[in-house]
Amino acid sequence: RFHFDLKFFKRFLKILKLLFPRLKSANVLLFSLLLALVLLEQVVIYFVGLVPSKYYSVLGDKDKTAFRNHTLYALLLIVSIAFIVATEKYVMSVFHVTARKVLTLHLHKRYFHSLLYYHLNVLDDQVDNPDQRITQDVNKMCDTFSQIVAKLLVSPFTIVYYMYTTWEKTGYIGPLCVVGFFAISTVFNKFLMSAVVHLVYKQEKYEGDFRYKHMQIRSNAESVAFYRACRLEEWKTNYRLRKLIGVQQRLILKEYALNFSIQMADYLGSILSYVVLAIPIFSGVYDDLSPSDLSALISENAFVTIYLISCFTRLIDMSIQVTDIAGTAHRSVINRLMDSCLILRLHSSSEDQVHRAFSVQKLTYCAPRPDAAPLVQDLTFNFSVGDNIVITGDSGCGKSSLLRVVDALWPAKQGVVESYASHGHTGIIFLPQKALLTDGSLRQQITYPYCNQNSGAPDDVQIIQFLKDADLDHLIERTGGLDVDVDWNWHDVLSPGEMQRLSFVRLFYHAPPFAVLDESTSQVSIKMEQKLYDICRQLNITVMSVGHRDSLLAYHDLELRILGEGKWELNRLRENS
Ligand SMILES: Nc1ncnc2c1ncn2[C@@H]1O[C@H](COP(=O)(O)OP(=O)(O)OP(=O)(O)O)[C@@H](O)[C@H]1O
Repeated sequence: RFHFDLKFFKRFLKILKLLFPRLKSANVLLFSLLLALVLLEQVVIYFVGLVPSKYYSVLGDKDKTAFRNHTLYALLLIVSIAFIVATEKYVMSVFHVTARKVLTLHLHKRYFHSLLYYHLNVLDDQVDNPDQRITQDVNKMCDTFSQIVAKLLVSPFTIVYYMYTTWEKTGYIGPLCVVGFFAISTVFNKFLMSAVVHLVYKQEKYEGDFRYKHMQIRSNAESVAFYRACRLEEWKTNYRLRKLIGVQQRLILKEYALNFSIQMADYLGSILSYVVLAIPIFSGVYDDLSPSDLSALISENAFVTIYLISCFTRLIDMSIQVTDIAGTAHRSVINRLMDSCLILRLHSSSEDQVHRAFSVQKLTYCAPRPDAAPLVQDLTFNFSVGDNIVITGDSGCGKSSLLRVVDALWPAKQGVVESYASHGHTGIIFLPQKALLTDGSLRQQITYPYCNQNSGAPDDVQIIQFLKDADLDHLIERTGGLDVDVDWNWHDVLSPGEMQRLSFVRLFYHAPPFAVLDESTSQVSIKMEQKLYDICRQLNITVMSVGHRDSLLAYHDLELRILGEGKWELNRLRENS
């Protein structure tokens, strides 16, 4: 549900500005060509519409030569209209694809260049299926836009012209009847349509939920198999399917009534032209015409009136489609992507850049729920070079949440986080709790999240050494080489411990001054854990770790213990290394 408010128009203008950035841009030229084709189509349609009426008169007069000439003329018109419509459709498709590219690239920029993807997917429960909005809705919107906008611009002129022509042939009664008929059928259809529109929206949401459930099974196939949870998963998947089918069935029923009304309007419209012409014929206005001229007039009038009605009907159809576009553009995801100018920004400053990653002062934070109690209150500490910190505490006490707050993924309730280190090899790198692997070659796993090697990055000999240190050199053989683009889902073919070790190889490769490790060694042996932390020290990486194992204390200088109910304590384990 939305309103055509000022904000909507501003947003729509923004979309237009993206699509038509300059007067001489390719899209403006394309659109002008489309407009010209639609205009031409209207002109040719007028002449095509008059072809049957001329046949009535030619055949009525049994005029052979006129018949032959008229047939040639009709063929020429048919070739022209076929050519114009095909070209128009082609230009529309090109415009659709170009518009989709421009808009989606713009949305991607918002989505990926800020932390909006995180917000929309993790924190914002108002937003349903952001992926579907970006991948499908934009496409639908551009498709509709390309199909109707030029026609919509031309339609007022067409309507005025055909109103005038109808008035010429039937007097005021013709246009009046058409407008009256149109008004009644529109009000009636609109009433039936409002229920349909609501259900269409619901159907799309359930469609997305159903697809997401299947995606969940696909991504967690192994875990589901170990649990032998097939029956429950089948039930859950069927539950979503039933919800979707339920809405589809209700939609079909509502569409039944709507279709009945639309068909009635269409067929009534087709006899309306004769009813309208009957009035001047019976009142003797056309008494001086021969029978063949009269049938030609009836045919001509039928075309003009029916076309006028269809112009109105199309206008209504198009206005519904415009509502659709507006609805899509207004949907929370698209709208947030269009409006957002990054809510989160790190406090970065160049001073102290290498010496300190961040400084936390009187920080209070809680989980992002309206009713959530503070996890930690008034926390103050610095993460500086040489001060390796381990964060401990019971499960769910807020350890990972602290990392989210200091990395600005979650807002703080009170206090300040001053961040001095940028993300990357010159600043800080986070190894999240769930090891993240990407698609592509082994090298791409290691250099992630950068595609290109920076100057001074380790060479292949060093990379292989890091892999050996992490007992992962067998991967080179398995993949066929560092650069072989294997078509693997890396999460499915490596063990959790291997994924964690590969994440450390990535960390060694980038060797940033600071690293935050969220339970990054929970799946590897104590011996391997020691080896990995030793290499971090050799590479001068100051770490902040989250973990449950006591063995971790040995590699850190400070322990930040989160005690629950907002309390915490910071203990020095040993003097600064
Ligand atoms: N996206 C979220 N929305 C709302 N609440 C969340 C969200 N993520 C985590 N929480 C809640 O915040 C609290 C702290 O979670 P956090 O992940 O920080 O725990 P943790 O101390 O790291 O636990 P563990 O040792 O089990 O990893 C938990 O109660 C958790 O349920």
